[in-house]
Amino acid sequence: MATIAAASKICALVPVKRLGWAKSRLAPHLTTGERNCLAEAMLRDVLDVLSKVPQLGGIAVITSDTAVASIANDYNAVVIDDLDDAGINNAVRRGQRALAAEGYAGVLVIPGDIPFLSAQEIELALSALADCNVVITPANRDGGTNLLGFSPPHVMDPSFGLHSFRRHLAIARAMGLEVVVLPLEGAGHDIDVPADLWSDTDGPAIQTRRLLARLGKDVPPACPGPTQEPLSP
Ligand SMILES: Nc1nc2c(ncn2[C@@H]2O[C@H](COP(=O)(O)OP(=O)(O)OP(=O)(O)O)[C@@H](O)[C@H]2O)c(=O)[nH]1
Ligand SMILES: O=C(O)[C@H](O)COP(=O)(O)O
Repeated sequence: MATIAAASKICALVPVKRLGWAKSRLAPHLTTGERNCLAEAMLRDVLDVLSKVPQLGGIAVITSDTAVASIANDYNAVVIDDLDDAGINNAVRRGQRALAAEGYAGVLVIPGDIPFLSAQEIELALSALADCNVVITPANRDGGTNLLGFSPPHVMDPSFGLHSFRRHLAIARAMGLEVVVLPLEGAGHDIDVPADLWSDTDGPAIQTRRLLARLGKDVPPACPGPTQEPLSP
């Protein structure tokens, strides 16, 4: 891992699995090459936004993919080696430990597949995290978690996976932590299933929009989205 200047600040932590394995749920709709390009475009959009938030103390990408590491370098992000690729929770725990050791006051976990997030939304999440232990931004549509802030960095273990929003909230409350639920339209839009490709959201997502337009996937068809999950547990 490259050296991170110790700072009493919040560091963004972006977990990214190997591009060749990315977005398997889009396999019925996109070729492996298209999924690879989409994962890269989304990651570039996320890192571009993060690099425009001066309040962030740093940006770290945890990955085992050298191509992802090279993209991270384009945005001056530090790369943490994901030694075993054992899933997002394992990667985030490893990142939390590394960033705690660097002296960061907190960590904001940002998946690489939320290209519609905006700098203003990250600023809101950072402000919220200044006054609590855990910030959770639910996914707009599938009950998942799209931003997860921790202060201090290892105050709680991540529990990403099906219906993770309710679970993260329940774990934090059971631990007696101060939690803020922060719904955000752009950051709440991840791209997991084909319907996510066709639903639009305000937010820059410049590389993602360009790629989807090139692939001819940017026209919203009459397609129902995934089942809506209520926000409260
Ligand atoms: N470093 C690291 N990141 C991961 C791992 N698994 C998932 N991620 C990242 O976590 C974020 C959310 O991942 P998922 O939605 O579970 O996976 P995905 O590749 O985006 O999509 P699916 O293959 O369809 O599940 C993405 O940025 C992934 O690249 C892992 O084992 N290691
Ligand atoms: O907990 C979650 O929301 C997922 O495991 C990680 O994000 P996804 O919605 O991109 O799969």
